[in-house]
Amino acid sequence: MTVAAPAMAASATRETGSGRLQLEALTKRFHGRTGLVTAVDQVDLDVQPGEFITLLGPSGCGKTTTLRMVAGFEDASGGRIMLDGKDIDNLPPQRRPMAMVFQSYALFPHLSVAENIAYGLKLQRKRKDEISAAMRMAVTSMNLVGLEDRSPHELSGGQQQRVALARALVVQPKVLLFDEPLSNLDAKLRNAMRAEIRRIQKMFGITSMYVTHDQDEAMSMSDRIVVMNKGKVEQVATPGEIYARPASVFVADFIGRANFLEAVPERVSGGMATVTVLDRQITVPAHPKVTTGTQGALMVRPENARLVPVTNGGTGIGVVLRSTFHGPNIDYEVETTGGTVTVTEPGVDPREALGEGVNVNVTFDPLRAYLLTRD
Ligand SMILES: Nc1ncnc2c1ncn2[C@@H]1O[C@H](COP(=O)(O)OP(=O)(O)OP(=O)(O)O)[C@@H](O)[C@H]1O
Repeated sequence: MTVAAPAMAASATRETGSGRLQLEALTKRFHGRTGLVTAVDQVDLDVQPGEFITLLGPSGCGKTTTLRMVAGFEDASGGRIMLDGKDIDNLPPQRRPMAMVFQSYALFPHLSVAENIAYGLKLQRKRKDEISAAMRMAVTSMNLVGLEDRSPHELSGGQQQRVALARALVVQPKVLLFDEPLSNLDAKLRNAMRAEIRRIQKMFGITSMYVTHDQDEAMSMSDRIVVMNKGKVEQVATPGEIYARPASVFVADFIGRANFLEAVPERVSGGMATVTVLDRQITVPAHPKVTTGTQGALMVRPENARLVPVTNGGTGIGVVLRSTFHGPNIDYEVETTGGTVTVTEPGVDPREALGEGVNVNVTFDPLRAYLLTRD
């Protein structure tokens, strides 16, 4: 990093602790062809200053509409949006201390890189020397030195997105909003940009709300993830918590891969439940909603399960249906008494993979499984 960038960072974060964004019962209804559609349904959220929060969920779950209401591009049908304790619902987008980075970059094609970056400051009628100093800092911190006079069409997709980010940062917003900013980039560049966005966001300490449908992106970038489904929040938690302790079968299924084994808890106590699955009685961590005798779904991540071949003509609880080689690991599909189970084994030489029809037992550490109620 250059000497210039920290100076900008310091001024951007001079109001220490500012940038708390709160949504209260935020709701949006659209008049669709088939009647009223509730796109966002009573969403509550408390984003802390400097936090990086990601809205994640399947297409149509209401992520973009939520972000657009925060930005002011869309009026809410109900609820409140507060920044540092003050209602901002009635402020037009340009009066909200926020900046948005779009998937399409949204750069002005007829302006140079430098002019694009300085645009927001000109609108704010800043002094020329101030504009030029802030622009230089943004150019340096986003590694755009030497590209200032180019037109957007003379830049790569990654460079265009860095200009868009510099343009957002230069106005020193309290909140940065990202609408699927990396979807147009190839996989390698996307990875590099994830790290870059996170580095810049942390350096400037700006509260950030990021929309994506890419779970890997959400897991690798976020302090917390908001999983949405049909306009509602299903869970708000850290990536690790969401993965290991999902709040519902929907979340478990949406984030990563999961087996769900039918399980009826025989005893529930102190957050643990005793169940019989795959012919074995085990005690597993359980979601608070789980109660004795109700239908449950035991989540077992494929990478937490192992196969043990049955020798000496025994039968075991399953039979290998097929194996798929993925380089670092092999996926086995196993037909068991409890349905088809996927098991991921790392570092297996494909020549030594278990073949179709091999009798196996499936084992897993009960403490890495999680019992959920059937949705
Ligand atoms: N202007 C609009 N008029 C009518 N319905 C809309 C409008 N904008 C969004 N919707 C509907 O609201 C719901 C949520 O849309 P939204 O774009 O917020 O979802 P999303 O989670 O961002 O999905 P995607 O990942 O596909 O962009 C969808 O059912 C969508 O069809």
